[in-house]
Amino acid sequence: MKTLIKNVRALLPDGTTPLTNIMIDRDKIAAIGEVPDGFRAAKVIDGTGKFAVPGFINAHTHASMTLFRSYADDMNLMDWLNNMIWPAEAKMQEEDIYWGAMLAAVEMIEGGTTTFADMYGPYMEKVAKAANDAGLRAVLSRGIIGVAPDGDAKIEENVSLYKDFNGAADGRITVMFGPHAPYTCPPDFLKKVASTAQSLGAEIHIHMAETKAEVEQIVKEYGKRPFRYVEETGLFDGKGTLAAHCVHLDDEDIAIIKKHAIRVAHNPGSNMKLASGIAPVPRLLKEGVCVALGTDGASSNNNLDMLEEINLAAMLHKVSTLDPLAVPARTALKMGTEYGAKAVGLTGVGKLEVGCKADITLFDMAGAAWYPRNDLASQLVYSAHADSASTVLVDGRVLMEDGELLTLDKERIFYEAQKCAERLTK
Ligand SMILES: N[C@@H](CCSC[C@H]1O[C@@H](n2cnc3c(=O)[nH]cnc32)[C@H](O)[C@@H]1O)C(=O)O
Ligand SMILES: [Zn+2]
Repeated sequence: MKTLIKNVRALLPDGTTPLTNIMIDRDKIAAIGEVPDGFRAAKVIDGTGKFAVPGFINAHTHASMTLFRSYADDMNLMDWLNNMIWPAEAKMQEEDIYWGAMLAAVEMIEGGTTTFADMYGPYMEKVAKAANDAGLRAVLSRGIIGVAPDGDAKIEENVSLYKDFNGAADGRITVMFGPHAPYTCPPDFLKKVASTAQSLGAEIHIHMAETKAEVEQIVKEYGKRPFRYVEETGLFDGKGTLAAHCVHLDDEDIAIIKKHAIRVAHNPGSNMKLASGIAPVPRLLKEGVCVALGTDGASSNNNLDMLEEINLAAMLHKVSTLDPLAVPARTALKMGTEYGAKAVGLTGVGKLEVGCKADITLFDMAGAAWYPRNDLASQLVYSAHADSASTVLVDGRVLMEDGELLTLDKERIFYEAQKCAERLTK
């Protein structure tokens, strides 16, 4: 099917925002510019007054944790995990994982997100079902707590997830392996995850160097910092690694990140809310590291609003370095789109460019925040909000048009998610 988005301002990879037309053929962007004579669109979207950007890519989340939104706020990470979250998660059934992920899908599409990288479990097949039902693109991993008694079984769950879902939903779903973190995965366990993932050619999604306490615990236990500890298990020797957080880094850690071309998912909202710290993003970008953006779970943010995360990335590093030129608007947008695609292991995604997937978000420029029309990329980052998102396409399919969700029954999802949350958190 051919779709034409006509007369739209579009954020192109070179940072320009011309008034143009976007021609879509099935799942890909076929042309940008003048409408070719022979192009007959089955669907025409009027882009007048709209700003088209690549769909946002949430490079690190735990989608079904929407059920725990504001269930446990204002706590430190280990207290939060040990005393509130893990006990509640232990009760989760298939319907919880599914409806939590569906609630995440509503929030992500309404905020202009088209891809999410998820680390969770059990029942990751239900997150795959939710992504498929919603029409989203998803990079899934089974979060594996190695110190738990059933750690080996969770590796097998990740193997099944990979074999059953890598490439599923017309290629919209891919699968990584998700060893949770250095402090929950002992050396031999990480070696087992490494060899299993490498035998399948699968990539890794792991929390790394999130808090000072983590670094201190690993140094105390193994006599080395988290990145060196994990490197020595061989986990970084496979196809590639997506490392979430990377807050507390020294020069040696950054050298390891560069040596293994590890991609970083920066979660400013979560890092601020859990008081984890401020990742050295300007330094990492300067050193050529791929730095993307993630919301983390909706229980440590507490929303899945990628435009907010892009704004936080652009603001936090200016004040933390006292440099008003740190992480400019267009860089923050690339972190939430183009760099996000690379971070989660996807090619041909994350840019408004011919041949790329037609994963596109249109922002409605009707509100005051969009006037006067000055620099639209800057206005998106520094003044607009997610509720300006009006139309979202993934793989060329319209998932939301003029604010109306076309693949999801919002009211049913709210009802079911509320029911699940009440049972889990009573
Ligand atoms: N509890 C389940 C799922 C583990 S996967 C991912 C885990 O990461 C946890 N998590 C969420 N956000 C963070 C974070 O910022 N740092 C560390 N862990 C987190 C989340 O609560 C979940 O327990 C099981 O054991 O099978
Ligand atoms: Zn996380």
